[in-house]
Amino acid sequence: MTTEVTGQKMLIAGEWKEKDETIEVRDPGDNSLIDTVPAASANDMNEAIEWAKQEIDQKRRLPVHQRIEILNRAADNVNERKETFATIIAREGSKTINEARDEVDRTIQILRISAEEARRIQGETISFDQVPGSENRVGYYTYFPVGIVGAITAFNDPLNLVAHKVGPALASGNAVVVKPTSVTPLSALYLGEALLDAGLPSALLSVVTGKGSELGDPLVKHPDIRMVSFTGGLETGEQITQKSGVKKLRMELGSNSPVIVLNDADLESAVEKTVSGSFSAAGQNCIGVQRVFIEKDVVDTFTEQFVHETKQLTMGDKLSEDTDMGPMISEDEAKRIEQWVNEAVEEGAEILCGGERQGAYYTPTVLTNVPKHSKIACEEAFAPVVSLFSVEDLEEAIKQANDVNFGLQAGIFTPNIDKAHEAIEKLEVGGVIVNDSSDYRIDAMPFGGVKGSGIGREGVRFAIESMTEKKVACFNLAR
Ligand SMILES: NC(=O)C1=CN([C@@H]2O[C@H](COP(=O)(O)OP(=O)(O)OC[C@H]3O[C@@H](n4cnc5c(N)ncnc54)[C@H](O)[C@@H]3O)[C@@H](O)[C@H]2O)C=CC1
Ligand SMILES: O=C(O)[C@H](O)CS(=O)(=O)O
Repeated sequence: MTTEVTGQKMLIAGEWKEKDETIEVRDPGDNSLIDTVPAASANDMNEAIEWAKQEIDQKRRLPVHQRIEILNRAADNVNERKETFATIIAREGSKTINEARDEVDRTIQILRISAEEARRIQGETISFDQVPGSENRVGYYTYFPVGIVGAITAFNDPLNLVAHKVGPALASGNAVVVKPTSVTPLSALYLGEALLDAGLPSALLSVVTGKGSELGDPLVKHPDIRMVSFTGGLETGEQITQKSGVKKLRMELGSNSPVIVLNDADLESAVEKTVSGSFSAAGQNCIGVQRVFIEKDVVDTFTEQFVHETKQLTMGDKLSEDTDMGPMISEDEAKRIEQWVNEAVEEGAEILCGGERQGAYYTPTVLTNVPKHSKIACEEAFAPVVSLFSVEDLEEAIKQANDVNFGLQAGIFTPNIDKAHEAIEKLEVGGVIVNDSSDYRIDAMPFGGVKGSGIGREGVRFAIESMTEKKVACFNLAR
């Protein structure tokens, strides 16, 4: 049996609810209306939190075997509805159908990894007798869930970003209230349906749809939300930190990811992987390649091959299997990046290919001679635009790579293990990928950044760590 979700409804307090006021969900490719979702109010958000609170207060946590069963069944449900999920992702967001299918596969994995990690949430014994006077004490620590996790997600992976919060939250015994972005809310609602159909008690998950701060504020400020797990831009992340008060915060924020190509790199592989990392999801990917630093002896060959490969990419209908790149998330976003590129050109940059906009579509764009201070070099572009820089050596590449207020992931191409190690040590990022671009991730690895890229780590096991607290039990033995 399936519960019903056809848009127009959100999941609150165990019910699919409608509202008179709605938000339109449009396909950014042709602006066609896909569906509407309720524009929830602060009262709706409070209702969702209070409903979860009643359950949490009962202290009847789901036994681990039930969490495992539910998460695995939810993974089965997503798998059975794979094509529906992929089509929703492709239509409401920027991804092509092929990219959307990959995202669904990853969500299935995240749910299954969450089920596995649920059985591994273990404490350990403590040697109290290491302190004089505590010889007659024994004890241990265990992990307990924080209570209710508030999850706020961005548009670029409308399903996966939600799964990365909901899977670990449920695996560790929490309730979770999700506020997906109002731009791509449908994937999150369908995931809610897959979880309820898997037997999840309704108090443990609400998916509340509405506008940014209008709905974000009542969520992050609520005293019963014990942790805010946020994925989105740096500016929004900063606002949330200021408003949320004393509670746990996890922040997956933006980036401006660098890739370094050394003289001894396998250039064919470096070009292929870096082009893919620059333009997947139309460049709207927090670990997407934005800057490439190339050692000067190979810069001409690399540039020529890179531009050649970029020109092979087909842009167009997201639902066609032959399309490599879809539109940006909105025409406004495409206009923003057009302006940033024009600004860079006025400052001396040169467009090697691309640089054209039609509606929300912006052609895959490669820049060179970009001044280091220009916006496109320093800030997060979040667009299909990549800048190539010639560098003297690894030292200069690392210095320039670090010279931004972001640090999520970086890539380096070289067969030289010493140079790779030097990059791993000196790059200010949460992950260094050797012989691949910055755009590599599996869902079981720790994922997150430094500086303006965030606080803490996701990746199922690491998200679980952040969504739990340790509790000590200490017995004073009468002997
Ligand atoms: N580090 C990571 O893992 C990832 C980071 N991102 C980042 O997300 C950004 C793009 O996504 P957008 O959806 O445009 O980001 P955004 O920051 O505009 O919105 C993200 C979410 O925050 C909500 N929101 C907006 N204002 C709020 C407020 N005042 N209080 C609470 N919630 C609020 C939005 O409705 C949405 O759900 C990029 O900067 C990208 O790098 C995206 C995916 C992964
Ligand atoms: O963080 C992002 O923008 C993406 O989530 C990276 S990935 O998880 O799709 O690789």
